[in-house]
Amino acid sequence: MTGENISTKQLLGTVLAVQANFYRVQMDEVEGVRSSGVQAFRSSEEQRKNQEEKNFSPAPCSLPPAPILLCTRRTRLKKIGQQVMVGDRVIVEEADWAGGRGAVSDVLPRHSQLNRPAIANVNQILLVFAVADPPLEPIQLSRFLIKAESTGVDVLLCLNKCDLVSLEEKQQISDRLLAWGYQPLFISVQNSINIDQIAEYLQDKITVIAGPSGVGKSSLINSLIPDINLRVGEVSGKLARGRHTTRHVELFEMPTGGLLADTPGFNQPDLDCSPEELIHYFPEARVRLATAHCRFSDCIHKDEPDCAVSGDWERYQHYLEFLDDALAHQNQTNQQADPESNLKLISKGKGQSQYEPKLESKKYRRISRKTQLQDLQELYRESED
Ligand SMILES: Nc1nc2c(ncn2[C@@H]2O[C@H](COP(=O)(O)OP(=O)(O)OP(=O)(O)O)[C@@H](O)[C@H]2O)c(=O)[nH]1
Ligand SMILES: [Zn+2]
Repeated sequence: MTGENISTKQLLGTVLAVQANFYRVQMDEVEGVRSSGVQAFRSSEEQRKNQEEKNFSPAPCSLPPAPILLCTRRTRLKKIGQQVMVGDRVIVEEADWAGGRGAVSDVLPRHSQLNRPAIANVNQILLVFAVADPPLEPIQLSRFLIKAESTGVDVLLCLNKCDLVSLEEKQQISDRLLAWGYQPLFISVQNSINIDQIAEYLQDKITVIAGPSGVGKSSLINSLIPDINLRVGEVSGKLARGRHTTRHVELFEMPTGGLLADTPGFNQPDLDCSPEELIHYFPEARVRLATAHCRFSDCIHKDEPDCAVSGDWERYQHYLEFLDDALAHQNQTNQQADPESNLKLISKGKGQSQYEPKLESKKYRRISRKTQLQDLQELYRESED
């Protein structure tokens, strides 16, 4: 990463979208006139500190959008192989404010980088689920949470459609999720409940929104950014969105400050983490591991003796299920790395692993439902293209 010498006169901005060989860059404040990008609308350091303390932050208000320049990338960056990503903080030269053009000359170091969607400097993932319609499926929620935790960025959980359940039901859900280590924010896009609070959480941050289909993500984005024009509840709109965004990632500016990216077509996240790291994506297990140790240093917390993790906590069953996925994924990766081998490495726990012969031919392997479903989805997508 380059960009060590940033002079105060240099123009900085945030890449909102990459279109062919152009970069749409939201520019920071210039000479106290123009508003800034990620750190939008901060006039002083004092204000910044105040707003970081969420409890005392002022209610967000609408502000004029920051200027956007359509930029090329300097040849020097191409030569050194410096990629420019959505979310990147960049130095812009030759700003032509009237013509709306400029050139990206450097990229500042990234503090985070997501791969799917490919966005740099993401501060948090806003995970949206519904309390009902579609029903809240604990294992699905768990899977999304694990996927989100595995990115290393902060996770914010919000539960939409709270208009559909009673206070008691909300309390039950809340208690249950607290035991998982999460404090959900209940919202209703339909009844405008707690939408301002979401806007506050998103202020001055780069947030990626994720969640299963039908929970109200488009509705939420529409209410946060009224002019975004997403088509809510339209089948054609959803398909267009789904296909569109696998190739195209974009950050949208919130009128109250902050940038938001959508992740359509992200219904069943793949858990591709290693079996060893999986446990660390469960906050309730992290607490256990902070106070006790397993007997084996490479314990995978399955059926090893003296394991600090295994036991009586609700999501332990989820852990075991995801562990099987992670082990299967690891085997697959190992086999790909050594396709000639007719042995595969099986983890036996207790710090042991063992080679077993691979099955001779595909006919012995039952096609999993998941694979079948994926095949169907592929076919469906192809027929749509
Ligand atoms: N009762 C209730 N319904 C809501 C609420 N928010 C959204 N809906 C409805 O839920 C349905 C799905 O909303 P969408 O915004 O399309 O959901 P989505 O998460 O974007 O779905 P995908 O596009 O499939 O990813 C729509 O019919 C919305 O009108 C809410 O707060 N309460
Ligand atoms: Zn253990």
